Order: sequence, then structure tokens, then C-alpha cells
Amino acid sequence: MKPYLDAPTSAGPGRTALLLVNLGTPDAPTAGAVKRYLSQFLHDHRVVELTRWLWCPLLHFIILPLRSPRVARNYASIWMDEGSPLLVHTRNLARAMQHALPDVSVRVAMRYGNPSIPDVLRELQAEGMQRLLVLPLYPQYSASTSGSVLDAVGKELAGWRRTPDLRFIADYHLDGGWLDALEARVRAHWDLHGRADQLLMSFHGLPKRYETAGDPYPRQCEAGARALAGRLGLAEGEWRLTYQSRFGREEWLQPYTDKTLEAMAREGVMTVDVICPGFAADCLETLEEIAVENDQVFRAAGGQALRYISALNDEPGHVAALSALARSHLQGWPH
Ligand SMILES: C=CC1=C(C)c2cc3[nH]c(cc4nc(cc5[nH]c(cc1n2)c(C)c5CCC(=O)O)C(CCC(=O)O)=C4C)c(C)c3C=C
Ligand SMILES: [Fe+2]
Ligand SMILES: [Fe+2]
Repeated sequence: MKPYLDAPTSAGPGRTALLLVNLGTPDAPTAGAVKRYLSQFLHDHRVVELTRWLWCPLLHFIILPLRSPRVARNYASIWMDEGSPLLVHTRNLARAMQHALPDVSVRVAMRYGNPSIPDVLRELQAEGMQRLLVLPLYPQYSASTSGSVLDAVGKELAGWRRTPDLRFIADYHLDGGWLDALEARVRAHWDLHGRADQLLMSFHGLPKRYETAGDPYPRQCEAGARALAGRLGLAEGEWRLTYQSRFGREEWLQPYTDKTLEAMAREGVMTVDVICPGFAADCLETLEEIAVENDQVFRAAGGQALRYISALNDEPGHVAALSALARSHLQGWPH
């Protein structure tokens, strides 16, 4: 009798999983699909910290009906043959990371929409996953993004009898490999197009009161932006940090990207390079809001050209950085 030969091995792909989680996106660039996606997104208490008595009537009767058709047109303008840019780029990144990490099952899930976190976790469970490393694709931690991913993973695992060993990467805002990749991205853009008058680093915004409540997000954006500017040899006055994608009427983190671009153009800045270091993959907020809308804002105020520097997406430097980051968090686990 050979009692141990058929015993399940605790190593090998399928036993250890790396789950890359991005924000999510509609299934199609239509008003209906956008409404479903926005409804799930904007019901998350981590995203909108308002009492539901106040928020739900506003959301259901005003925001979803009015916003969905308009936002669907914006999505249609950037939609790719394979689908929404956010999902396409995130999948390409995961595919490349799977090559770099052959002993781990690399999967993609979206916090809102599809492929959902519960669906992907259940597939991994069926494949015998024993160890799970979760990497939210947000370099800077915010309760509204990374925190919410942890909620969704925990909610699904709460229903499992046998939960996996679990690790979670809360942020990587000063990771050396990630900064190397960003620096190389900007330098490649400069080699191709020359340097603009200024470099603007635009991050997704948050309501100001989230910062007041203790969210470390803005401090992490500032630290990362300063580190990148230092690596690029930029002096004060040659670069700026701003926040984009305001939503609603309350105050968000300042300075605002659109207002800053207007002011810069009026002050005589003719050309600006814009990079969005908080976005691992290109999406509506970079391809449409920055590269199209804010380009119009800048030129309408007298600027000549806004040159958007695309996100790291599945660039080899990004793949190498995130694979090394994952590898460092996998240490001590058998694979
Ligand atoms: C309502 C509040 C919002 C908060 C808080 C918020 C934080 C936040 N979001 C991202 C990253 C992305 N957001 C994207 C789209 C998007 N964001 C909001 C609202 C909040 N975001 C909305 C309503 C939308 C949808 C588009 C719209 O209606 O204007 C995206 C792009 C998704 C895509 O499909 O391309 C990303 C990515 C971060 C990093 C963040 C906090 C730090
Ligand atoms: Fe509701
Ligand atoms: Fe957002």
C-alpha cells in the first residue's frame, strides 16, 4: 500500500491564487448596463458615506436616470472591440503576470459588475485553492476602493466552511518597482514627444470629509507624486498634483484638475503632460475625462496641447513590478 501517493499536494497552480481586483465597469456601453453598474457602485457605503434615507431617493430618482445615458455615451466613445478598456487592460495585465508567476493562479475580478469577486472566488474554490493573495489595483489605499475590496472578499468568505489562508496588499504607493515603471513611462513619453512646459499628476478625487475622517489616500498620493518628481529631476514649479473626477456638490480634495488646467493656461503655460499614477489601467477617467474633456478645458482657456501619458496597463515594467510585489507577499507560502 502507498498511502501518500494519491494524497492531494499542497503545492502547484490552483492551490495558491493571486486575485487582481479593479474597480469595475459596465458590461456594455448602454444606458441600461451603466445604470446597473452605477447602482451597485453607488450603493456601496464605503463609496458614498451618506445616510440612505437621504441618498437613495436622490440616487434612484435623479442621479441614475439622468447620469446613465450621458455616461453611456462617454463609454461608447472609448469602448474597444474586446470591451471596456478597464477590463481589457486589466485582463492583459493578468495574462502577462500569469507568465511571470507560473506557480500561482492569477485571476481578475471587479469590485462592481463582472467578473464579480464572489464568482471568481467560487471558481478558485472549485479548483482547490488553499491560499489567497488579494492585490487591489489601487497603488494608494482608500477606504472607498481597497477597503471596499476587502469587504467584498470577506463577505464572500463569510459563507465558506473552509476559508483559505488570506493575505491582502493594502497599497503600494512607494513601491520601488512601481515607481521605476512610472518613471520609465514618463521618460519614454518625453523621448517621443519632448518635454511639455509642466507635468501634471492627476489622481482620482475623494470627498474632503473622507480625508478629515482619517483616510490616508491624499497623503499617499502626495508621497508618491513627490517621489516620482524627484526621480524625474523635476524642480518645484515644474510639476503639480491635482485631483479629478469630482462627483456631486460637496467639496472634494483640492486642487481640482480641471480648474488647475484652466488657471495654468491663463497663466501662459502652453503645453502640459498629464499622467494619472492612481490608475493601473486606462479607463473612462483617463481616456475620456483627461485625454478628451480636460484637453478641451485646457485649450478653451488658451493652452496649446495637453498630452496624456497612458497608464501602465500591461507594460513589461508594470508586469515586473506587480509580479515582484506579489512574490514578496507570497513569501513563506508553499507554491
Ligand atoms: C461617488 C463617489 C466616488 C468615489 C468616492 C470614488 C472614488 C474612487 N474611484 C476610483 C477609480 C475609478 N472611478 C471610476 C469611475 C467612477 N467613479 C465614480 C464615483 C466615485 N469614485 C463614478 C460615479 C464613476 C463612473 C463614471 C461616472 O459616472 O462618472 C473609474 C473608471 C471605471 C471605468 O469603467 O472605466 C475608476 C478606475 C478611485 C481610485 C477612487 C478613490 C481613490
Ligand atoms: Fe437604494
Ligand atoms: Fe471613481
